[in-house]
Amino acid sequence: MILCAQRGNTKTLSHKWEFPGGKVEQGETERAALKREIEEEMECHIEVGRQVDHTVYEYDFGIVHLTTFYCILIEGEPVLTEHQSIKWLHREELTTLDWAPADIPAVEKLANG
Ligand SMILES: Nc1nc2c([nH]c(=O)n2[C@H]2C[C@H](O)[C@@H](COP(=O)(O)OP(=O)(O)OP(=O)(O)O)O2)c(=O)[nH]1
Repeated sequence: MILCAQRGNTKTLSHKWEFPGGKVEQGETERAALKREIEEEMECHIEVGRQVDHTVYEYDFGIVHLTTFYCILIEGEPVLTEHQSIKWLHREELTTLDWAPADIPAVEKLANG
């Protein structure tokens, strides 16, 4: 199943759903950034696997370069800290959520297997 997270109402893209993650810091690989963000934000440990997709989306607040990876939960359980809610969904259920626009291509790839 796939972990989906809903953004809070104090943020840009309020109430939109996204894949947990965050911004890559200087000198960091994308995979290391994802592992770090999940440890910080969800208080659990993951193994980052193969890339699902890469998209570039221009929002009114800026351009987001979004890379999405398959991950496996290896220790702990995701905890709700920064998000409004989190949900585990089967890939076929992903399209029922209101996703951030940058995520739509990745969601469609996952939904279509
Ligand atoms: N983590 C994550 N961010 C996403 C996704 N789709 C998408 O458009 N974004 C956007 C939201 C943010 O503008 C940016 C990620 O930055 P972030 O994780 O630090 O989010 P944030 O809102 O806390 O950052 P900020 O407002 O402080 O800039 O990418 C997604 O699936 N996952």
